[in-house]
Amino acid sequence: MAAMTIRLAIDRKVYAARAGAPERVLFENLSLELGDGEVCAIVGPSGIGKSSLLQIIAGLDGDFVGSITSVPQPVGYLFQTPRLLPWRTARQNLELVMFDRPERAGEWLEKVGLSGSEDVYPQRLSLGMARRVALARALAVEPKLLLLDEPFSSLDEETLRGMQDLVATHIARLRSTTLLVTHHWYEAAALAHRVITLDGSPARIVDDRRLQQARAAE
Ligand SMILES: Nc1ncnc2c1ncn2[C@@H]1O[C@H](COP(=O)(O)OP(=O)(O)OP(=O)(O)O)[C@@H](O)[C@H]1O
Repeated sequence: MAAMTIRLAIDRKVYAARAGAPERVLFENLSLELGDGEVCAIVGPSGIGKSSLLQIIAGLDGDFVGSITSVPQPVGYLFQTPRLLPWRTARQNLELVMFDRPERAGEWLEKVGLSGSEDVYPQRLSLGMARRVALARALAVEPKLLLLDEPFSSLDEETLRGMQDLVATHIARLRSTTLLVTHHWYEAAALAHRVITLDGSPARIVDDRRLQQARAAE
């Protein structure tokens, strides 16, 4: 696929009032341009709209006033919660996205340190293990656009470093355009070329800076 810049312009994004929560104007006049292969971290306070922004970019939420150019395919999306299918084992959850090479599902589980747990169902996995299956699923599609929503939470220090290395290697190899939501600057600094900060109500981009040395660029 030819190089693709993603251009997003949100004039207005509103969540309607529901179940006692009042209407919320989430974004107003927010625009973002992401270069092909750019690795961009999104930081900002809890509840500001980081996950919502990923959903809009993924095309899962088209309910806003504004425009977005088509995004590179395939998209790998690691949601904040693992979202594994409970009636499928770890391996079968991966096989679902690897329909043309299901035999590689085991290799992916090995990469995320889960060999031996291939036949385990999600309810028997710890949250950290389930998140690693979900990370493998996002990377295994060889995404051109990779969306990672707090990918390293619920992991111990050593596993976290292993997963960061895996993501960095993968991004460098595939040159995936990547958006990484994180609460930690050290995570942003480890992987991203650029960090944008969301703040305010409605939220806007209050800081947009390029980083000098990102591992993904090595
Ligand atoms: N589908 C929805 N309908 C209505 N309100 C929603 C919906 N999804 C999210 N919100 C609200 O929009 C706001 C932004 O939520 P979002 O999950 O995007 O924030 P976030 O920055 O990712 O938060 P966190 O860092 O805590 O994960 C929150 O106030 C949330 O309650």
